[in-house]
Amino acid sequence: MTFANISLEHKQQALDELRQIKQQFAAKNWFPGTSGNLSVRVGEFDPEQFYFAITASGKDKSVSTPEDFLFVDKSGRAVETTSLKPSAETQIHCDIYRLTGCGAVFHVHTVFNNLISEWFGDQGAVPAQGIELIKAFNIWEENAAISIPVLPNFAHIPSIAERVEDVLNPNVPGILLRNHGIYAWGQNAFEAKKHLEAFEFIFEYLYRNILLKNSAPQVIADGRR
Ligand SMILES: CSC[C@@H](O)[C@@H](O)C(=O)COP(=O)(O)O
Ligand SMILES: [Zn+2]
Repeated sequence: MTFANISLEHKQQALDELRQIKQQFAAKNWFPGTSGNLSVRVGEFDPEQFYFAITASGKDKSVSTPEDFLFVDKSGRAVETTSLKPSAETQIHCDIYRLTGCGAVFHVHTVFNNLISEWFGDQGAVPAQGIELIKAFNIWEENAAISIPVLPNFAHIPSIAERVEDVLNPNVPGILLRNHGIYAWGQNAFEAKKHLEAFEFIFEYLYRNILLKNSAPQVIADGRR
């Protein structure tokens, strides 16, 4: 399969999905300071060759312009003539597609994902158990426990990308970068969005739970319950 073999309709559909999801995430303030990047694969997955549309680097992702996305190949190289630069973190998208065969990869920086990645960073993973939203990862057992990997945040992106394979958990479609943000993925844009929203719910839950547990004895001791 070459890029030219993929139908224009299919390519347009990927761009429409990315545009819509970008607007929805921007409304949640999930792209502060131009952070974050999104991609959706086009055409069949073949580990030897695949293509995806990705956000251009450094753009204000809260606005919509005709120059927000470009198509790249499995190595992250633009496949059409363009002045746009793919996301600085394209290599991480490439490796997640290559290793999982997924259909969409979304990356956002939020205060909750940053704080939780830092809190559990030394452990190398965030433990979560018994939270209903774990079912969004297609894990249905009662009181299920999951472990969300945390990678160190190197300035050199290839150093992050090369570690993805080591920490990838086949049951958990996400990886945190410490004090940076999260990568979440799914079979398609709908599923990647569902997974990302579930991760963010879990991070906020854990953050508030840690605060609650740490403040409760003090409140009780003060007799102000
Ligand atoms: C401006 S802070 C965020 C960036 O350093 C980076 O982490 C990020 O998520 C966005 O980079 P981009 O190249 O626009 O895709
Ligand atoms: Zn980032």
